[in-house]
Amino acid sequence: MRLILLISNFALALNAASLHHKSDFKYLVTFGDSYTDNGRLSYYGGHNDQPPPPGVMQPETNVTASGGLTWAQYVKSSTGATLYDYAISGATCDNNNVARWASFLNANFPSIITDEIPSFKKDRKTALYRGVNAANTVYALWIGTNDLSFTGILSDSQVAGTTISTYIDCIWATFDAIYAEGGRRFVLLNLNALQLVGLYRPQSDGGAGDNQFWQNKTLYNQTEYAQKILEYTTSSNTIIDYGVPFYLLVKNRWPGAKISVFDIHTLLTDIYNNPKNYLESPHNVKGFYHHCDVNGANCKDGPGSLDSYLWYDELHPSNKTDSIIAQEFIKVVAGDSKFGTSWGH
Ligand SMILES: CCCC(=O)Oc1ccc([N+](=O)[O-])cc1
Repeated sequence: MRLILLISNFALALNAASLHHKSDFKYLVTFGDSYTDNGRLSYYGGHNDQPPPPGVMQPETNVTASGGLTWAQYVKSSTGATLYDYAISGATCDNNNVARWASFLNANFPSIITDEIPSFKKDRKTALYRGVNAANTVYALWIGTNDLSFTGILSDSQVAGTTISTYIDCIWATFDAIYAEGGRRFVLLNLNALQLVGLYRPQSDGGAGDNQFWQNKTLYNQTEYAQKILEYTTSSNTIIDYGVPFYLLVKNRWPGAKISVFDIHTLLTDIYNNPKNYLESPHNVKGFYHHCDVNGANCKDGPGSLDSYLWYDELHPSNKTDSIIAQEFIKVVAGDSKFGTSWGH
C-alpha cells in the first residue's frame, strides 16, 4: 500500500512539475551565502552588523562574488521576477552549529537561522510581500559551502557535537520556517563540486596555494583535504537526494509543498568536463580569473575574458557560470531540466 502511495506521489510530482511553464513565478526569495548574496553582507558591514529595517531590501550591487551578477539576479532579469535576496556572504546555515568569525563585523557572519530567516519573517509582515502568495513565489536555498569549508567542518571547527547531519537538518528547519510563512514552492541547490575549485584542488593539480579563503593551505596534506571535501559534499548531496522525498512524501512534513533539488554539483562538473558547450574560447576550467593575496588585497584579473572562466576566484563560480546556473534554474522550476528532480503532493 505504501509503495503504491509512493509511486502515485511520484507520478503526481512529475505531473505537477510538467504543468509549470517558464517564469510562472512572480517572486523569487533567496537564502544562502556569497554564491547568492547581491549586497546584503555589505549592508550589514555599513550598518553596525544590522539588517535593513523591515520592509526594505538592501541596495543591489552588480559586482558580486562572481565578478558580476549572481545567478539569482540573472533569473530576475530573464524572467522579470521580483527578487528578495536574504543571502549573506560567509553565512553558514546556523551559527549554533558552525559559526565563522567576521572581524570587520566584530561578530560572526550572520547565518540563515539566526539572521536570514528572522529578517524574512519581519519583511513578510510588510507591504513588500503584499503580492506574494503560495502559487506565485519560489523560495530558493543554496547553503553549505561555508558549513563544510576549511573554516567549518573540514577542519573540525564546528560547535562540539554537531555533524554533517546537523547541517542537513538545518536545511529542513529552514524549509519549516518558510513553510510556516506560507511558502510552498522550494528549490534546493545542492553542494557545488568543491573538489574542482582552486581552493580545495591540490597545487599538484593546478590548485591555489595559500589564499584569502585558506591562508595556510600549504601547511596541510592537500590531497587528503581534497579527498575529504569530495567525501563531504557528495555524501551531503546523497543525504539531500533521499531526504527531500522522505520528509516531503513519507513523513508529510510540508503538506501541499513542492520541492525541486537542483543538482549544481553535476551541472558544474559538466561545465568542467565539456567547457566548449558553455564557456567562451579559450576555456579555462582549472584556473580562476581574480587573483588576490592572502588578505584578499592587491588583486589582479585575467588573463583574457571572464566569460572564458568557470571560476571567478579560488571559491566562486564566475558570472558566466552564474548566468548558466540561472538559465538552468528557470528550467528546473519548469520541470524541464536534466539537472532538476521535483517532488510534490
Ligand atoms: C559560497 C560560500 C563562500 C563565501 O561565503 O565566501 C565569502 C565569504 C565572505 C566574504 N566576505 O567577507 O566578503 C566573501 C565571500
